[in-house]
Amino acid sequence: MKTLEKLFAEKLLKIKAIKLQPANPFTWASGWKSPFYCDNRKTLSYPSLRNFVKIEIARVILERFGQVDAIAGVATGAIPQGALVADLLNLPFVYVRSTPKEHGLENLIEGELRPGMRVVVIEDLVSTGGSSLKAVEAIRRDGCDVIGMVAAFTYGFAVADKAFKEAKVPLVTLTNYESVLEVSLKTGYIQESDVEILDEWRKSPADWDAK
Ligand SMILES: O=P(O)(O)OC[C@H]1O[C@H](OP(=O)(O)OP(=O)(O)O)[C@H](O)[C@@H]1O
Ligand SMILES: O=C(O)c1cc(=O)[nH]c(=O)[nH]1
Repeated sequence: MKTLEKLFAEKLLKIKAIKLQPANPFTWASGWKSPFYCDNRKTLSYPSLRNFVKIEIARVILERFGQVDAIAGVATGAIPQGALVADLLNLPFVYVRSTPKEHGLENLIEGELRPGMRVVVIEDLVSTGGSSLKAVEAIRRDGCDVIGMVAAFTYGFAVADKAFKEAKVPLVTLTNYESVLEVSLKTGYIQESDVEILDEWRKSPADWDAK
């Protein structure tokens, strides 16, 4: 039987959510340059895939986190998926902006949390983990207990693993870079020559730039 990681990797490849562009690198939220990009947002445009992601995230939450009082989505990527999951589980939903809104109520967290709530954070993708853990800090500042995070995809970088460990946030993901790479190669989505470039990038992702 296929693992969830491989199955979801296949689905991401099928909708071309994975992009490889070594000659024209992507700039990430962290400022890092990368030949690789995963656009999870595209899953929202495919109802059966959107449903798959929703059900799998909800299943992880039920299996791993016991009592949960609220779901939080990290803006903007995880707002829609987080709201779908919260709806399925019939739980309150909030989302956390990257910076406070500059007008109106100037909120960082939109929606309502009450101190003591046990919150699971939903993220679409983890690279350095910076965006995700900033959201965790904001929720903790509101007096809530962040009991874990579920993300659709992680690169599995050491810097992120360390940051999640230090922040004491258990992270569960539906798939990851290794699985996507393996399935990409097996299905001919990428070639061996691409893997050489990607391996070079993975050695030092914070400093990599197209040669
Ligand atoms: O782990 P990190 O290094 O913080 O990077 C991952 C973050 O980057 C992306 O968000 P982005 O800010 O690009 O935009 P979006 O969510 O608004 O699409 C993604 O959705 C994560 O939140
Ligand atoms: O780090 C990021 O900004 C990032 C990487 C990636 O592959 N996909 C994405 O949406 N954001």
